[in-house]
Amino acid sequence: EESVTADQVVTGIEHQFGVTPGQRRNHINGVCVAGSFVGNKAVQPYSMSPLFSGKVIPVLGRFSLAGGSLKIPDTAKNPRGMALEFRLPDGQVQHFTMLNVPVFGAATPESFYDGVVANTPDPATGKPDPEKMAAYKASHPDAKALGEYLGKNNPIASYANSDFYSVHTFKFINKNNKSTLVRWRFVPQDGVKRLSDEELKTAPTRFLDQDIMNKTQAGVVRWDMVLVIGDPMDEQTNPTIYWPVDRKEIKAGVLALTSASPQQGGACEKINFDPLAMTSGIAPTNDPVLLFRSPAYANSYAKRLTGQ
Ligand code: HEM
Repeated sequence: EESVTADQVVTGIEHQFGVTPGQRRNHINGVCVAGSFVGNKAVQPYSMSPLFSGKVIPVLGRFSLAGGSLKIPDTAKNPRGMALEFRLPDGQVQHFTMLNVPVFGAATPESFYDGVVANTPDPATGKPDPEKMAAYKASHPDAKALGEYLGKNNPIASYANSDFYSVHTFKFINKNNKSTLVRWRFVPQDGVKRLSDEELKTAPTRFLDQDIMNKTQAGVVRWDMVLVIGDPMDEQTNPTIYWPVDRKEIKAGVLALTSASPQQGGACEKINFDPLAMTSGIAPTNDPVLLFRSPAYANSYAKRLTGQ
């Protein structure tokens, strides 16, 4: 495994999906949302982040569909994203840029790049080469856990009925400088609902964006943030590995979304939801995928802001 650069990986994604000038190279389909978050003070023994002050914090967000082509349908068996920008006092921002799967499909940026290359259409056929895909699968066991999860869990019926996961492990740091390994998930108060195999066949190409616009117009759509407290020996740097199921969990807050609007010209369009935008009290681990995301998003952001 040769090491890869952000530019190489984003260029690889462009080869896989093509380029839509001015738009995101990945998670291109999406919708802007807004609302607020109230963190639970019970988290303060773990984190001094102003997120858990108990006060109402304005949130700007974006739901999205993984992949870099506008043609990918809402029924695609791939992850959905929820990106949140918490607008904290003093102009600070905290980002959570999550997926609706508990594990990722690559343990390193190199492995992610291998997946991009293997899934890039062959110019001769317009489709990825089945032999290359099989060879990638056989040589990348780190892709297995996500593949199994997506195989067992059909796409969601609505963004309002999806759970979303940190995927990576993060560090929460309290005011005594004590560090705790954590993961988290957002659980929809209206429950997780997936399309049945039958519904998958009949669902329209696009329904997710209009659905969340309708739901937020009709009422407030809420998620509970559930914080998972890790043991010091739990997996830190590999986002493809599940934690044991019996870890302590705390209700960390409630996200309430009150509006949604198309991304074109919307408040989320020109945001770079860099997952490393953090405030005191929350810090990254040395997960190489998490650390790589920051330069990769900056690369895509710079291109799309300049109309490329
Ligand atoms: C090596 C691994 C990864 C690479 C190279 C990568 C690359 C990208 C790129 C280039 C974008 C578009 C950024 C922009 O133009 O603003 C993007 C968006 C996104 N990625 Fe990743 N990504 C990776 C892993 C992940 C992981 C692990 C997660 C979640 C745990 C994730 C969640 C998202 C989400 C939710 C968005 C959409 C953000 C928005 O709404 O603006 N990605 N990714």
